[in-house]
Amino acid sequence: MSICATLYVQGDTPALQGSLHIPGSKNSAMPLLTLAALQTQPVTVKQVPNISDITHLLALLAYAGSSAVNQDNQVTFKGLHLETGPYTFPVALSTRLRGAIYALALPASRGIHARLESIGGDFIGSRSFTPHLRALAGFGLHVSGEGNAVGITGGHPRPSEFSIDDKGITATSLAIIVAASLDGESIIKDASLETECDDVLAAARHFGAQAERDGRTLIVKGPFQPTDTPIGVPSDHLVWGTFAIAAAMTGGSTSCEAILIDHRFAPVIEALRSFGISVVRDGYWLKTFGRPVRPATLETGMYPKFPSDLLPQMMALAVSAPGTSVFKESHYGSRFDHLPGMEKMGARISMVEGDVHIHGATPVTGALLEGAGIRETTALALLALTADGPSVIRKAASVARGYEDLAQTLCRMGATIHFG
Ligand SMILES: CC(=O)N[C@H]1[C@@H](OP(=O)(O)OP(=O)(O)OC[C@H]2O[C@@H](n3ccc(=O)[nH]c3=O)[C@H](O)[C@@H]2O)O[C@H](CO)[C@@H](O)[C@@H]1O
Ligand SMILES: C=C(OP(=O)(O)O)C(=O)O
Repeated sequence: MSICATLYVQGDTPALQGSLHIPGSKNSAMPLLTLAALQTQPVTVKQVPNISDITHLLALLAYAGSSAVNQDNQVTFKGLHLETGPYTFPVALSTRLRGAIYALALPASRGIHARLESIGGDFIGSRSFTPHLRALAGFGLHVSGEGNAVGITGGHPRPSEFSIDDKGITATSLAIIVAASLDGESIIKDASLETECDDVLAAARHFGAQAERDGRTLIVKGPFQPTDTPIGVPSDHLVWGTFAIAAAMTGGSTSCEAILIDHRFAPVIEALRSFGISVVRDGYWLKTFGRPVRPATLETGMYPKFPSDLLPQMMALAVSAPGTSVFKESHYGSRFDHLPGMEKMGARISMVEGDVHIHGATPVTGALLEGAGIRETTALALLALTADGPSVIRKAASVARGYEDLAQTLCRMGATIHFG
């Protein structure tokens, strides 16, 4: 996959309209692929998004002994063949994605020494690896962690009971995956409530383990049982939300198959409605239409709170909403790299006790901008669509980590935007 770094956005976009294809969720696909990679028999994962994080994770999993064929949104693993190690994963891969941490599940399941240097992902505040170390040490593995490096230095994995104290996705998912690979019952306390972790529990059951949630306590009993039934990745509520926001900012509409919409979409739907945007079920379709007609207040946090990964895009929406919208970024404390670019376009933003206040119904003009993380860059692109005149967003390659076809989909909906 070639990654072009500059995004060219023509402003003055007409009302965007489209029937949306919703790909599988990036943050669910990665732990599901890891569970599949641990199986000793061939297994297939369907609805895998065609994004760079998946390409890089598959390369890391192959490095640890689980190679796969990735074609047409379908990944078929050939069956795990772990060597005795130790594994030092290539930095050129690990530095590309936060999800690199999942590759450690393969050596961890057998107590093989392994090390990941420079784990990448978006640079957002102080993203800790402490819960990830607990996800490994909790099972009796000896671990080391400095900065963005995590290593397994010894020990033998065994079922266990421990507190992971996690509010993200990757540490809790890693713990579920390791627990499901072991013969016996593990109890993981203070686990994350993010919906992606429930997808991992469901996938662990698919692969023959027992895996249940009782609030923030997870009970997982391995080992796996062989199955050749394919497993699918649930639809990405963040991708759907992004296109619904783009349509609303231009007074347009979207539709998608309602069957794809499950509980994880609920906080996003609620947020769109709080701006006065219509989200309605019409037979087999879920439709969105209308411009934002009032300001809203949103706070991020673990499900069922609003997902941090859609807050920057919602901030772009607020620029076109009348009144002052208030955003509290409680998960990361701050995730505001897109705000200088939004201000450069003319958005009126003030910080009040750590909250972002966006004073909306403000006309914006095209500008030369710099991207940052996946969602921050996307937020700038959305705002640029509504600007008077064209914008150029440099350093926009991160978009390809999380969106299969952001520019192509927006073009199909009526925008003029392309990578170059
Ligand atoms: C690959 C993947 O799945 N990435 C998602 C995952 O990241 P991931 O699971 O890696 O979680 P984070 O990086 O957000 O947090 C990791 C841990 O550090 C803690 N923490 C985080 C930030 C901070 O400023 N201080 C702090 O202590 C968190 O509570 C968590 O326990 O979950 C996040 C929250 O849903 C999402 O935004 C990311 O898109
Ligand atoms: C922050 C994100 O991803 P990552 O954790 O992989 O950097 C994201 O998907 O918005």
